[in-house]
Amino acid sequence: MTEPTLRIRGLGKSFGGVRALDDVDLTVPAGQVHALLGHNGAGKSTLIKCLGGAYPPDTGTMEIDGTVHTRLSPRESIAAGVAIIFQTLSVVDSLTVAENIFLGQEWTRYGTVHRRAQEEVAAGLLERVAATCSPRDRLGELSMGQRQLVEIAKALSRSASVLVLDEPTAALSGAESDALAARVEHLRTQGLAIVYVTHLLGEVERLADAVTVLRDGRVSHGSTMAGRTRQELVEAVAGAAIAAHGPGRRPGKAGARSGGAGTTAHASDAARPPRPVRPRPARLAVTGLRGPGFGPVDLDVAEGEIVALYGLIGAGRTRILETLFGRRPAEGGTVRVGDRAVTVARPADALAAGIALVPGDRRRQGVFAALSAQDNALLPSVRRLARRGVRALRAERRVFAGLSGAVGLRPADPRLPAAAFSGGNQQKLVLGRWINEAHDVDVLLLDDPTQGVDVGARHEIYQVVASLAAQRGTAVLCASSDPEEVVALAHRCLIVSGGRVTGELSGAELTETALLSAVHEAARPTTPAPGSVPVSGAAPVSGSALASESAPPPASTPASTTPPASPTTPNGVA
Ligand SMILES: Nc1ncnc2c1ncn2[C@@H]1O[C@H](COP(=O)(O)OP(=O)(O)OP(=O)(O)O)[C@@H](O)[C@H]1O
Repeated sequence: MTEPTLRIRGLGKSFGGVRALDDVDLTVPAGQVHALLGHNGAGKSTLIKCLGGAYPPDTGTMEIDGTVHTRLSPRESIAAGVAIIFQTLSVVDSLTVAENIFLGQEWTRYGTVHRRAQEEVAAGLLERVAATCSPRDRLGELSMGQRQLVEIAKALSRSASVLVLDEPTAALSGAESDALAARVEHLRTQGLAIVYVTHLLGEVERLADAVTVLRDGRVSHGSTMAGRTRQELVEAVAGAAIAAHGPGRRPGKAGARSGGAGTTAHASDAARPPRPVRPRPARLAVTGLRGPGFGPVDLDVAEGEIVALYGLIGAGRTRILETLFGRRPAEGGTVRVGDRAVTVARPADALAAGIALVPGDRRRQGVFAALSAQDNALLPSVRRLARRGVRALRAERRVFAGLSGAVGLRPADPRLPAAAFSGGNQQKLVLGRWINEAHDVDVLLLDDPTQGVDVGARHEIYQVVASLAAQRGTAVLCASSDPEEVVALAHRCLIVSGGRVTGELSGAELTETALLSAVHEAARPTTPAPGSVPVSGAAPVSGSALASESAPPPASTPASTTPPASPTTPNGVA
């Protein structure tokens, strides 16, 4: 029998008192796609960082192509044949594709870089990964999917035999995810041993030959994929409690795929919010909202209603949310919260008007690495919780305990600095912070609320959002690129394409299949989406007026200088 390309044995790694990896074994033969799963903080990143030379393991060995290593430097890892494609790509935007591929291993002739030879070889490598870009394109001008393929081409140029992909579809559109899946299948046939880290079980079902699940640093499950059901995978990752009322129970789910983005195991119908009886008064009414690259957009969200904005990456979902929150300038439109017309020129105006946003890029936009988990989560409420100017630590601890339970933070240790949490748990810290704040807001805007979050915690988060809507009447507008999430969470879904709302699905029509065909149809300009109701001609929300052509003040304009908003004047939504 041939030796496996990668054999990890007894790998252990601790950070202070945290046992991130404990006696982990992982074997990947050539030509296998091996999915590495686990809840947030399970140890996946630590494992691949040991393999990539970022961390020295405390115990165990890593055998690559027959050579046994107890630790590796980053250089030794590359030389041994390991290529890791992290979510944050290591390519340089200002360089060309060929320059990126040969960065650090330039071909020289007479002391200068031999560009033409590099470009010729790069062209061959790009063809191998089916990238459509040219060796002379600048990286900064390429889509995320093409940049990722360049990084894989770079790995191939270094004769990698082990390819590690860390949540590779997290920032890709559906079509790009499909293309990547095809590339992974192709690279498998070329004999690479591929470790595929993901939270998306649909991707595992589609691509993986074998699966290893980590739980709290230990291997909890390892097997070939043959005959594995969705239910078994969910149980292995999240535990039987979630799985019992989770994804596998939903009829007709297992085979569903999201245009390549992969389906996520999701909360069940039990987690789905009870439908508010419509009509209810609109908590949020938006008319003619326009901004750079999107609009005009009309939408309304009733009290206690959860409305999803579903579309491919780049469709304009995030721009709409960020404009409503004052992060981006609007070019026109009116916004009403309840019966008030509001003027939003900056986030402080939005918060004052009762609108909060949980941003999508939470790790970059909201984590203070050196502060404790508790300070990170309670940042906006510390003053409110204080008594006579003195921090009420017991009250803070109590609020933190509730909040960390609600988002499934691991470890739920209030004193640990945020930097010591896994990526997904850092996301949960910020999500918890804003959900905690949302008790006081009328309108909650959520941008990709569970991206990077594990199966079990997704379920918890959906329930928290559902109960905010049901119990406090919060109007929730949630951008998502995950059809399972939309079906699990939303009462109603607006399809967003090319910066406009092109359709609407609700009730029995709101299924993953309908969502997928709606976005794909919407991408074709002339054909209406089947099963979706065109809303472009929808009646304007009562009480609001169409925007005038005059532009609002820029985002930096002080609120006092913005024109007063009224139902008949353009709104300074910035
Ligand atoms: N540099 C560090 N210092 C202290 N603790 C750390 C460090 N890196 C990771 N940990 C801890 O090790 C454990 C495993 O984290 P790791 O990042 O490997 O998880 P993960 O499975 O990749 O999670 P995610 O899905 O959220 O990315 C967690 O408890 C984390 O808090």
